[in-house]
Amino acid sequence: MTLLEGKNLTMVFGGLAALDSVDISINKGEVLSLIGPNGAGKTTLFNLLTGVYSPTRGSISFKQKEIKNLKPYDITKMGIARTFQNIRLFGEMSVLDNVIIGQHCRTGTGVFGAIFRGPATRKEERKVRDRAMEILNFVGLDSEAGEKAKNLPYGKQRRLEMARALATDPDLILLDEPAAGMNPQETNELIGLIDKINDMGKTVLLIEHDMKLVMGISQRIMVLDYGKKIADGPPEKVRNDEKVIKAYLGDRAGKEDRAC
Ligand SMILES: Nc1ncnc2c1ncn2[C@@H]1O[C@H](COP(=O)(O)OP(=O)(O)OP(=O)(O)O)[C@@H](O)[C@H]1O
Repeated sequence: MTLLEGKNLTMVFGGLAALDSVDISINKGEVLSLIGPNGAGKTTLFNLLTGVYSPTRGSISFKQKEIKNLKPYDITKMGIARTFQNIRLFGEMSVLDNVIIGQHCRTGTGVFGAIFRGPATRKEERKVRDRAMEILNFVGLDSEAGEKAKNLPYGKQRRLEMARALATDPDLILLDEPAAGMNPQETNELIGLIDKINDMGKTVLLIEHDMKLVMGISQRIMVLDYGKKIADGPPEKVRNDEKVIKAYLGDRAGKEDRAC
């Protein structure tokens, strides 16, 4: 079953098409990786799917509803969560509070209730806190719940970003370079975590440059180059695709700005 479908997606910035007529379809329950050299349009595609930009042309449907003109908050509420290439945590806040904030779009109590804290609010707060602890436990950060987010080592900060995304209770989770800056052990742990997230029924779309990770966990890989889709299929097929090899070999021929 198709969970998300983007058709003819085009995004033009000042005359340059960062994305050019790209179709993307994501099936419920799959792990799909989006790869391509630097500047290929991967993050732009994430930004379209999460409402950061509205596409210049094209349409995006999620659970059969058009979402291309919705704001990021409303898209999150519909069930799409994301993490960022550059970690965006509230560094001065505790690990637990970072996850609690992630649940904001699912909680019923408004600002008024939060100030006057009646019994209903207190009950809701307990529920939110318990749920946040469950999520921290799931990603393996429960023992760090009271730490300031900025004091966590890098790999754990990335896990916390994933915990915060999970706190919005998404059907689809978008991970932007989750293994960036991780050592091999952290990357292996990350592979285990993404598998676990997928096993609990979440659909995963990730941008990643670490080919070992991509080949190891993806059911399907989509490749962008200069804003166009050049391949889409199972890992074995994509790995041997001539256009893909050429796009990546081009890097080794000296185009350092397009490293993968
Ligand atoms: N807000 C913007 N304004 C102008 N140009 C932009 C903007 N965002 C992206 N671009 C341009 O669009 C193209 C695609 O960028 P994008 O960040 O989507 O690529 P990417 O595949 O995610 O690259 P990387 O792997 O380096 O993150 C690039 O040429 C980039 O300079």
